[in-house]
Amino acid sequence: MAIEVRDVNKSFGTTPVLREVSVDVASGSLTALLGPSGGGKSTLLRVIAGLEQPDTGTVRISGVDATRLSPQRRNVGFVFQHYAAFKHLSVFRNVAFGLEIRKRPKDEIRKRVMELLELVHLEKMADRYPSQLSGGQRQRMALARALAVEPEVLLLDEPFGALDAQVRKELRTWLRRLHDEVHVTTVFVTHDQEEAIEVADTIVVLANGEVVQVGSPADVYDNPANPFVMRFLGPVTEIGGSLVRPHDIEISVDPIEGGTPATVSRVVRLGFEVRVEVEVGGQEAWVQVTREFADRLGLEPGDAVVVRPAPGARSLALSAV
Ligand SMILES: Nc1ncnc2c1ncn2[C@@H]1O[C@H](COP(=O)(O)OP(=O)(O)OP(=O)(O)O)[C@@H](O)[C@H]1O
Repeated sequence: MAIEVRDVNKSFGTTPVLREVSVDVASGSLTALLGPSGGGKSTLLRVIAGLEQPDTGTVRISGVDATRLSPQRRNVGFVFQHYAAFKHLSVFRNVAFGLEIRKRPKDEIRKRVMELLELVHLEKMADRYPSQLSGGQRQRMALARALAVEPEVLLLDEPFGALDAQVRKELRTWLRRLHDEVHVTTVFVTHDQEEAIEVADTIVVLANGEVVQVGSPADVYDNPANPFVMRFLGPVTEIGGSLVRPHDIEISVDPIEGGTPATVSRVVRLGFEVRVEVEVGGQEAWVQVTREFADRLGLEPGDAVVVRPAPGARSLALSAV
């Protein structure tokens, strides 16, 4: 294991922020800490980095008890949402910084920095200053700088959080590819479930300072531990006292076994997908179908239909909570 967090508790004043948190991060993995705002993600990342001390519990990095080590001695690299670059230094010198203070030979520094700039696709920007880069380019520079000193672990706190949606999407794909090339154990914080699902091999869901579930994106999406995780990971709707994914509901104008009568209240076309809103048992629910399917059924508000969870659909009974 690259990182082993055991029974970590952390309070700020009298407010517990991490409660009995234990997490294993496999060497070479790309792990997302995912959860709602205030759930403790950043605090956990800072505890791993050594920027916060846990009240109780331990952090091991590459088998070494790092709980009391300073951040500098943990061999971790980090990148934050608002990365503070050295404004008066070129991109090249920003990336070279950690190597220069380690007094590495000039040739070696030059070679390594140029390799890294190529890796993050900034080789043509080496002589620019941070103010001459876009937000996305600055975050890529920050990653190159964090990687320069060959950390055992890379910690990213909402690295793309401050960027617009389009750039965020591009950088997600880019981060995944970068990780496939470099394989450095990486933990990143996000509150965006799509980002976690798309980028990570493992998702740790954190809410109210507790680890709620750990698994692959498919695991957490398909087998959520509880209704909270199910709601957080993707769209849900409620039929017959159960929480179901809207694409896991069958809708028909003819009777189907186990179907519940419902009335179409609205049909919303969202490109390829169509969202059919229905009233079922006095409650609003919705069903996600393809455009082609919706056209075939020709659904209109007021139509009588039947709905049921598709055979094999994942559902969680709400009464059990
Ligand atoms: N230095 C601090 N002093 C006091 N309270 C803090 C401190 N840092 C964090 N907190 C509190 O701890 C809780 C968890 O914060 P944390 O930043 O870890 O959550 P998060 O899941 O990363 O949320 P976000 O996505 O909003 O950053 C919050 O209620 C926050 O206000």
